[in-house]
Amino acid sequence: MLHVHRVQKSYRKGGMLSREKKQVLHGISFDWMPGECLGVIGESGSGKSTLARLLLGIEKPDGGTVRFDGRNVADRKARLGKISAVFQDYTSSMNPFYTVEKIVLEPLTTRYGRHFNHHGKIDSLLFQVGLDPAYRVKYPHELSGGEAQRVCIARAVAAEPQCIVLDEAISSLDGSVQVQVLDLLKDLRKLYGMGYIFITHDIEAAAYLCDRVMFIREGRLEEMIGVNRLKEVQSPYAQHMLKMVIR
Ligand SMILES: Nc1ncnc2c1ncn2[C@@H]1O[C@H](COP(=O)(O)OP(=O)(O)OP(=O)(O)O)[C@@H](O)[C@H]1O
Repeated sequence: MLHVHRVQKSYRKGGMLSREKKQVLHGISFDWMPGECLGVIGESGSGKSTLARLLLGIEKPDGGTVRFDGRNVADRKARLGKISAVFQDYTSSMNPFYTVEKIVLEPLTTRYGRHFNHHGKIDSLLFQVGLDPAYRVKYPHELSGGEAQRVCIARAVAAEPQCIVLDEAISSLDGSVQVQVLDLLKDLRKLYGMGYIFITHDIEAAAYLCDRVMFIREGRLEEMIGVNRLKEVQSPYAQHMLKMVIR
């Protein structure tokens, strides 16, 4: 279980030398249950990516804690093999000098060591994300956006983590490719039994994929609700976001 307790985060407003700070997250608390797909919805600047970085242990909160199975995610060992990520910017999240094979292999060697016998594993991962084995030898610049994001998903799935944090992972893709990737995520969830934290400004995509969604506004948790009860949201902010998609 991922337990997020009253996390706070602020950044300096005008660069490193500025004393003025802007509080981006104001004491957010929630639990993510194993196998669950939890959507995090908010408008641009609401603090979604900041929250993602705290969940992944990339940054530390100023206050509060993020624990995975009782251990602080700031400890690398607490995260290893348990939580991974797919980001919006698939091009910069892959090493341009690595082949697809090396990119997908990386989390496996990190987890199991260099002598891990990966024979067949890469092909099966590529197959699961809908890519031909011939893609093993390609470099990131030789891939389309949809293919590149599939490689990032294969990499995130490789070590079979309990939870994948997807931060605007489909936002840069074309509409039809977005649906393909959402369907792929659904299939992989069934196959591996893993769960997701799906961070997005796209309420429709969240409703398609998730079991529960939480609305974040200006760094505060406004509301949390099951997707099947989405139309019953109470907070004016969530109602407003919902109205924008239901016409
Ligand atoms: N490293 C940083 N230094 C200074 N300010 C930051 C930093 N990271 C984020 N911020 C600020 O924190 C606020 C929230 O940013 P964040 O990227 O978390 O929002 P978001 O909801 O993910 O937005 P978007 O959907 O546009 O990506 C913004 O005002 C942003 O400028």
